Amino acid sequence: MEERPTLETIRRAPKVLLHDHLDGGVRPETIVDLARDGGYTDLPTTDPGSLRTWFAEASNSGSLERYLETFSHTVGVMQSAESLTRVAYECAEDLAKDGIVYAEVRYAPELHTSTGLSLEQVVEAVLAGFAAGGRDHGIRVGTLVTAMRHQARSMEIAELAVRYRDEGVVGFDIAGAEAGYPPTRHLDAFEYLQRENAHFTIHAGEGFGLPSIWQAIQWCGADRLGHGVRIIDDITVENGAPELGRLAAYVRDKRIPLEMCPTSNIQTGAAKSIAEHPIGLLRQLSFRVTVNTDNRLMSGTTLSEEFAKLVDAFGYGWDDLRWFTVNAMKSAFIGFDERLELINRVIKPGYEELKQG
Ligand SMILES: O=c1[nH]cnc2c1ncn2[C@H]1C[C@H](O)[C@@H](CO)O1
Ligand SMILES: [Zn+2]
Repeated sequence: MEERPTLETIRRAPKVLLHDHLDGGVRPETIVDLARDGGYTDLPTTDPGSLRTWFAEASNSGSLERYLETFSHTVGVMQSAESLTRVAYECAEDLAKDGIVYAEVRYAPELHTSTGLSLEQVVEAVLAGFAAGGRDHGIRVGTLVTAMRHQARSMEIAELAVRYRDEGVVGFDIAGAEAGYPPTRHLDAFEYLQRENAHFTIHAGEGFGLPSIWQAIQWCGADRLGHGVRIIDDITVENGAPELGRLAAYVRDKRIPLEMCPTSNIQTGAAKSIAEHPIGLLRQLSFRVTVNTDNRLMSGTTLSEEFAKLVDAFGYGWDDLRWFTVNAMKSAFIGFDERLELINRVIKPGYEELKQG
């Protein structure tokens, strides 16, 4: 009889992470160090343990807008090339230690220029950290450059994504408060990326509902959806029989990947609890669901912990965890050959071994 996955065995499973923010996963010890070195004096506490607790508690507001306020402290200490390289290096190390074999980590270059770095310097500093961290710790990390949806710099950021596409930037994203900032505000950037054959995902269906998902896909041409949880609003279940509306059916038929982040969704109010998270139904209906962390610091989590919570809530076994992982690898923004190689050479044998016990 197959053993139920535990946190300890899940940590050993080869995993793939598509939705993780660089400024949402900084080690508290590093924040304290960088604040001291860079003269940042606004931290709520300089004790790393208390700071960890502070982030998790301050992020539990039930509102995306308030959740996002805590980022001022991580972004505040990531304003030099050295700090960006260090944070990226440590991110690669932390993800590798959690058993992640491939990750796409995103951040908004425009938030890291307040002491004079150019957008290019920001990108290069982050790429240097991931290159070194990836080499030292045996993980492949691609980056996504994010534009803030309430700002007007998406075209510049999209151009960065194209300019650095052969250096490790694998795609583009927009993030920030969703209500009031529809994806079509940035249509020119998305159209440019499509003409350049570049990849992008859009945070949609988290702080706002179906219109945001619809625009992201049908107007902007998103390859993936960041969260996309509210696609559930287009699914009705009557007498146990689920019925998909046209948008939900399109998302499923087209195999559009959903980058789901269970703990983060509870903190921002996009889902009530893990047990009631739409991921359960979406998995049953075979949407292309992937499991992600969003912000490891704010959510006090790791990818292994997200999986372990789902195992507890939905009784998932190794085949389910492998399915989520293969979905994520198939949906990554790197080339088909590389994805296939990781699936066949690393992921499938890794889960087979764990299944045997
Ligand atoms: O879950 C999120 N939704 C929308 N925006 C987010 C989320 N997590 C982080 N962000 C924002 C805050 C960060 O400063 C920015 C770039 O990583 O992206
Ligand atoms: Zn996010």
